[in-house]
Amino acid sequence: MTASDNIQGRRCAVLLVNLGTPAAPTPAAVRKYLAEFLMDPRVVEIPRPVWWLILHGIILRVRPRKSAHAYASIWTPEGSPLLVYSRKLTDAVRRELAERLGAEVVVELAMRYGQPSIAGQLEALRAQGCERFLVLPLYPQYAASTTATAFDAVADTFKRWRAVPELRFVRDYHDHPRYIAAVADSIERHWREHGRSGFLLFSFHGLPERSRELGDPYDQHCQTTTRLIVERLGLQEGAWQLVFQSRFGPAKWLQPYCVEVLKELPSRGVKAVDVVCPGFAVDCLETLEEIAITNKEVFMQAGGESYRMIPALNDGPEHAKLLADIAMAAL
Ligand SMILES: C=CC1=C(C)c2cc3[nH]c(cc4nc(cc5[nH]c(cc1n2)c(C)c5CCC(=O)O)C(CCC(=O)O)=C4C)c(C)c3C=C
Ligand SMILES: [Fe+2]
Ligand SMILES: [Fe+2]
Repeated sequence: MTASDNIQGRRCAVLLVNLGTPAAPTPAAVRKYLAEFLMDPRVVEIPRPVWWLILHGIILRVRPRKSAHAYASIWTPEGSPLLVYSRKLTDAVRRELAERLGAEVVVELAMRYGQPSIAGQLEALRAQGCERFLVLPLYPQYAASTTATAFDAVADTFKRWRAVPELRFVRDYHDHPRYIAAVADSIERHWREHGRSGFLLFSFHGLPERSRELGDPYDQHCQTTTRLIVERLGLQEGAWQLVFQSRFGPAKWLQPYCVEVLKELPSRGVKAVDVVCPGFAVDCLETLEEIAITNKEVFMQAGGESYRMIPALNDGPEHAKLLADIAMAAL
């Protein structure tokens, strides 16, 4: 990329993509968000007519109120943490790339559900004259329900364009050395500042067991990420465990379940834990509410004495450097 971020004469843009979040912590806004999210056939793989009836007949009558309450407990004056951190991270990546290249670089953020949408952002970048795109979903581990659906949204947008642009798509970065180092360093920094519990729980967002059977490498990616961080930190067997959180619905999901492990840890003699969530690029409902509030209560009620969540990489300098490395390599 030279003076005005051109490669081979073509103007480049980097589009970071995250999941999306409700526009407000209210039942109406959460219902709108969940209706879009949970109707995505990449997310819930149940035949549409049946699923539509379950979603609109049951889930969207109950869940929005419950989830809105959870969102309200973590909402900030600037908005939903997922969006606020993702925006700050985007700004940090833009600054990092500009510094490396000595020129302005187009770096924008899109959300798979809600706003700013992938289609809207791609259209705006095209209007600015961008002809070469790097789409970088903020999911270190690959799952069809997150990464592939971001790709679908990009492809759906290009279907409406006569001139399809050049496209690079980052599929995953679960074992990228700089990602592993960034997470490991964030854990060590947390231990230096707050003390070390002696037991580290690695909690990743869950996924239906069926997605694994159908071929998602997600759980393998989570295992590899965890093993690499464990090796880098030099943790002993028995001083850490990998779990999956945020189970949704009655089906079997990847195991062990985070809450079940937290309930039994005190009886195994583990009364102090640190929890890290390497799969979440930025803090959001699933870390700030589920891990830091709800699951903490579960652990304390089961006899736990100390429980700390280690923040996500968020908009920290190491995160911006990691994503800039990935962007440079892909462009
Ligand atoms: C069938 C349901 C779901 C699948 C499959 C799923 C996979 C999945 N999700 C993330 C990351 C995030 N999920 C978040 C929230 C969230 N996830 C689901 C359901 C599934 N996720 C729901 C219903 C919700 C909404 C909140 C609620 O009502 O409980 C979030 C946080 C969003 C926010 O606004 O902060 C993230 C991030 C991954 C990585 C993943 C597959 C690996
Ligand atoms: Fe989710
Ligand atoms: Fe959750």
